[in-house]
Amino acid sequence: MSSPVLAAGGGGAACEEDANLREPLLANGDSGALATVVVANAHGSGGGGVKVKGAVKTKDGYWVDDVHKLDARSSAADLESGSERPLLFSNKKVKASLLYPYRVLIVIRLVAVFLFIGWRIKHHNSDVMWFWAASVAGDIWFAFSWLLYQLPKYNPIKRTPDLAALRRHNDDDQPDGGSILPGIDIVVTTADPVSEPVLYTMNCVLSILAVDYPVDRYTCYLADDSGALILYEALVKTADFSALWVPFCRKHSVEPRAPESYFEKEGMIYTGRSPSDLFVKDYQHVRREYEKFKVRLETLPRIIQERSDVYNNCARASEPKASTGPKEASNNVTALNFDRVDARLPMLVYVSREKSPSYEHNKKAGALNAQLRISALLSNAPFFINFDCDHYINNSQALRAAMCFFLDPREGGSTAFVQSPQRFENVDPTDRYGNHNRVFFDGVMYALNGLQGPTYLGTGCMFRRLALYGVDPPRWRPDEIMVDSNRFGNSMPFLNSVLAALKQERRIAPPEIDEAFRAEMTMVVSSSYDDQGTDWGRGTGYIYNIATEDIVTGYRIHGQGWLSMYCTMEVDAFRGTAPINLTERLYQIIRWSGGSLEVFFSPYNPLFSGRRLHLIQRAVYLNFTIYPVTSLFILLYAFCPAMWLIPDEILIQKPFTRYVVYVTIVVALIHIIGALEIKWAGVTWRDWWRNEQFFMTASLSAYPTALLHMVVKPLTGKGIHFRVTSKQTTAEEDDDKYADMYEMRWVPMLIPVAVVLFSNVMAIGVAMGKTVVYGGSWPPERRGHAALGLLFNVWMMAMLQPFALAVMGRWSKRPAILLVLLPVAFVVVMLVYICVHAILIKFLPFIVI
Ligand SMILES: O=c1ccn([C@@H]2O[C@H](COP(=O)(O)OP(=O)(O)O[C@H]3O[C@H](CO)[C@@H](O)[C@H](O)[C@H]3O)[C@@H](O)[C@H]2O)c(=O)[nH]1
Ligand SMILES: [Mn+2]
Repeated sequence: MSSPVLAAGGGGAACEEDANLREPLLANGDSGALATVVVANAHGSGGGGVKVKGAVKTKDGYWVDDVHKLDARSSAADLESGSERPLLFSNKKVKASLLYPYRVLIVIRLVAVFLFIGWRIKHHNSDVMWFWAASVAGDIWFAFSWLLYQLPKYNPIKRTPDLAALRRHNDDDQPDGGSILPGIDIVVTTADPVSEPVLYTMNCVLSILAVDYPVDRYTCYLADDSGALILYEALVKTADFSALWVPFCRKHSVEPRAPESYFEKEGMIYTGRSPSDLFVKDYQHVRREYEKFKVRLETLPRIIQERSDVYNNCARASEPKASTGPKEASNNVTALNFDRVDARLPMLVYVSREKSPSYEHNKKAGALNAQLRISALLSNAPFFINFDCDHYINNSQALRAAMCFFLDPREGGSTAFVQSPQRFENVDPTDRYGNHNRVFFDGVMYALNGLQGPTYLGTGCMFRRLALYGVDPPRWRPDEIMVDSNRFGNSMPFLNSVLAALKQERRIAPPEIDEAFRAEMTMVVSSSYDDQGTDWGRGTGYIYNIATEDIVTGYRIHGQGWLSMYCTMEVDAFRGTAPINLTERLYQIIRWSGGSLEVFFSPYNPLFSGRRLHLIQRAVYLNFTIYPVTSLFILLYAFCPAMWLIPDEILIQKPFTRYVVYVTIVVALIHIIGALEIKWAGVTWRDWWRNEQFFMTASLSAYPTALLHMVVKPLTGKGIHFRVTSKQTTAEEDDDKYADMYEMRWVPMLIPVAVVLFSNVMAIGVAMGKTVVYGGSWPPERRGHAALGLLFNVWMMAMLQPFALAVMGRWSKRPAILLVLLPVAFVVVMLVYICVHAILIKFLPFIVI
């Protein structure tokens, strides 16, 4: 089935915009004129006390302006005189007083690691030589992958869009009062109305419809990969509700513009300028209407079911009487005064593509390529951005922010995509499973920003359409570009649209939709279109057959020499949900790490492809594709504590004390470097620590599983499965918002991590027992070794704390229980050991434990 339908047209009277209504939330701008007024939580009782919050404080303490990054061509004086295109973003680099010590420490650690490995190889002396050899190989691997990880961080860059400048030059300056901002095609992907709740998908759509961007310059597409009637009907209801929601947002400068998140806020955040009592009236009306809208969405499954039943029952009878459900009153828009508000809506399109058993539909990448093609026929905007359905626009200026980078005179023309960080809002306050991933989103991404640019992260990333098509950046672009059907497929209108896109033209009005056009659209969205010997999924569009279509697609684009930019805003541009259930989270990690390995064994291997890739950027991509291998050596070390269960003392490396000193230095340096890194990245110690902990848990579960998948792939021929991350929570029947976090499903990949946890508990108990039984007779040296060994056990336990909590299920609501539970377990094991020992000594003295 494929049925592109225009659900809501961009029409409506163009009201003259009130200048006052055009300045919402300039968090990154310089307007400063708006105070944020928080109307105390009203819940229908009218606005109480009015508090005025001060301006938002920036957290940029460790960053300074980077003057070198400014192009001499466009000095500030030029800009003011208007003789040059304006600069639309500023660059910051890390303060010298932080950056230099950071670099020095990295060099120190590099030296320490070399000395350590040299020392180990020289002293090849161990109780178990194979183990020694394996662990030396492990240390060399750790050193190599650390280098790949650390090297790119020598010069992080932070960029701040200048929204006010963009507005001045693209909206306000125009003689006819219109805007000259380029067009954007926006796509929301969804694949399953059950595991991806319809309400959140519709909130995403609403946040797009209400975004602050000229309505006639963007189009919103819903890519429904499930082909579910419910999503189509929900979208129609959403279009209806948006006629109220969107002008309301514009009138009162409401933020965020996803109603679910907006109404969840404690107070009514109000930044508009009409008197607050008028606002309260409007707010209450819209809130009531939103509640009704939600009820309508909730009853959809039942209504559709009933309607189908009626239809099926009547199908045999002569006249089917399908019900469309109760007739609803519409939003009652007229209840509000939108006199001086722009009430127009952008074009909204529902697309569902044909899937058939005889064609591979290529999951998300296939869905996005289909959207690229159909949007080319309908609107052909030069820019394209996609959202996962569980993400939404949190800052109405977000699209403008991304545009600052594309329209900047310095490197704008060579910029292929602008990625924003992924931020999540359903994560528990302690972020038990490291869902926020701040070390990655803020540490690694700022680092890449100083190189060729951040990687594409799958959602909230705005592309230049041409870069997605596989066209080279202007510097290397030939004069004549081949637009042929071998590459793009057989649709003539589509081929023409590519030529138009090359000239960066945009058709503002959607074309006449007749039968022929409908047939063309049906053809370009179907999966069979890709299959006819075209380049889609390889050199054109999003890449197929790799579970992390995002990383690899970004890789191909960087390899052609394009740049990318990382766009951060004071108020998060976008927000989404993350899996807070450990099993779901680990499945996601399998997909990511398995996808990474797939890239390594594909034509996109960063060692051999991507000819215009910056050298260090190449190191980053190499690291991205091989990091799961590290888990093999971590597994090896993680089973060390089990040695306590053996009667003899086994030393992995002799002299042991010297070895431990070395290990301690090398590990401590990582944390000292981390302490400086979290400062410039602006993340907390907890973020850092959670990241370490989660890496350990994944290294003992998801990463080895992904490796196993890769090993059996040549046999089974199956890649890593794109299993849609379940967003459904059990929270609805439960008062606890984080109920889902306590529901861990036992799956085979959890076996190694469970065994390591269990053997650590046993080992510590046995170690205590041995100390009681033999401790007195041990020479001091051995006692020292024992103490160091125990330290390692304790560290391992600390790393596995989140997993231990997951095992505890609901009991983990009070994590302190672990502090009681564990010592009790140790003592029990110790007592058992002492008893068994005593019994054996008495009756079977030849068995030593
Ligand atoms: O056949 C499919 C499968 C998935 N999707 C969509 O893909 C998106 C991402 O899927 P999800 O299960 O939510 O994956 P996550 O693990 O949350 O996604 C992360 O990882 C993916 C790569 O593995 C990236 O594409 C995502 O952007 C990134 O947020 C969702 O909108 C899905 O509806 C489709 O459209 N068609
Ligand atoms: Mn997701």
